[in-house]
Amino acid sequence: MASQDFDCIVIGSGIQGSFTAYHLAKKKKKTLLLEQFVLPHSRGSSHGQTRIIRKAYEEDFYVHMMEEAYHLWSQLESEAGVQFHRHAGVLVLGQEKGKAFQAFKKTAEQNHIPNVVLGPQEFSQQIPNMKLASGEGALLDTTAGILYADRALKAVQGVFQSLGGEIKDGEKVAGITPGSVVTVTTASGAYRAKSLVITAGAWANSLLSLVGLQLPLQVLKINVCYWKEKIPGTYSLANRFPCFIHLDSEGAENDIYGIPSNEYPGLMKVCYHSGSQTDPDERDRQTDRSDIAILSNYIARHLPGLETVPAVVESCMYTVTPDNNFILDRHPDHSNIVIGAGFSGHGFKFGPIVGKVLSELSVGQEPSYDLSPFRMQRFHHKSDL
Ligand SMILES: Cc1cc2nc3c(=O)[nH]c(=O)nc-3n(C[C@H](O)[C@H](O)[C@H](O)COP(=O)(O)OP(=O)(O)OC[C@H]3O[C@@H](n4cnc5c(N)ncnc54)[C@H](O)[C@@H]3O)c2cc1C
Ligand SMILES: O=C(O)[C@@H]1CCCC=N1
Repeated sequence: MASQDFDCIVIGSGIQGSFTAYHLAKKKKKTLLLEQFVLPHSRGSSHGQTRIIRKAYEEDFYVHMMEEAYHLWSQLESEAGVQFHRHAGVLVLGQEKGKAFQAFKKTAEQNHIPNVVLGPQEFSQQIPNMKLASGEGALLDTTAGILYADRALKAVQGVFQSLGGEIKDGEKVAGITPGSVVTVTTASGAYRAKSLVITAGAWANSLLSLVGLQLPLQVLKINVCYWKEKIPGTYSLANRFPCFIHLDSEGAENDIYGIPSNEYPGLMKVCYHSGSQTDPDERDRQTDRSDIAILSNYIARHLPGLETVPAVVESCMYTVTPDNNFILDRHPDHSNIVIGAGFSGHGFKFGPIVGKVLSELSVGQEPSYDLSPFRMQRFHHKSDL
């Protein structure tokens, strides 16, 4: 077996690992990005047509990260010479007096996020094909839009390679030996590096078991549903229909979100922000479709211009932490092993920032953001770990 030396090895070429590798290559570090599947693939969490990008969040720390994320996404578009970002706006909908809606509104105001609050009358005038329930309000984050996920992932990997980075796909990592030089083994070889970043998505705990760590992560299969417009164009991006996130008063896991029809003409993406537990290697054995019944019901009440049976159902996975915040940290016993995990169904938009801070941790630089919300230590107090 050949043994090859790198400054850094990144395991997992989803959006987080690919952006980490990109930032490391920008720091002139000799970087290897390892991926178990042949690229491109649709077995993880970063594939598919679209993701929402937005500044509207309940927490200030995410808003601060998104300020820079927009610049870095646009920089990548220039570097790759590819457009993968479209402006659309996102409507945050929910019980006007509810905790979650109020938190979004307060954070938007405090952080001067360009937004418009729509009362019931304004809403029905401006968004005629969507119905709100009584007592519900709407906040339009006018900064928001759509990222074309597959295109964006290909772009960041391409720029990484053009900076001298190496991708080895179809190589599943089977062994990790920690130390001042870390050795990573696959069926094809052994690779050595001064530092290691693990960004393995739904497989995080399988990889972490190789270095004596387990995190409180739940892997969920998500049914990605597209619904046919009764009159083509009613909910289209071309007709300026925005994205939406409909907050549920019971908690974020019951939220429903939508993306205007665009990538598949005449079909609008409307999904449930949760799913059923799965083993990532057995994803397609998970056949629970109870979320689709909830979505059909939702569509009948709120989006009357859509048919109530999905036209297309694709699959994806969330890897969820108990508080829905990410894990961005070092291994407690091996400071040259860095972990990015638990992106909880909302991590794509943060890819450029996650990659930036993981690359900083892996080269021993002070991270650009306060990482206290993302430390794994937070779970010790709640004896979740
Ligand atoms: C349906 C859906 C909708 C979403 N919508 C949004 C949205 O609108 N906005 C948003 O910001 N986010 C959204 N997200 C979340 C976002 O897509 C994820 O947070 C993000 O893609 C996670 O990226 P990742 O790199 O952590 O994981 P992944 O993309 O899964 O990458 C991990 C990689 O590691 C590889 N790997 C694992 N084990 C090994 C091994 N042993 N050896 C080598 N390689 C290995 C895997 O094959 C995989 O390629 C959505 C997610 C889903 C599923
Ligand atoms: O992260 C996002 O913006 C989307 C929308 C809400 C549910 C999950 N992802």
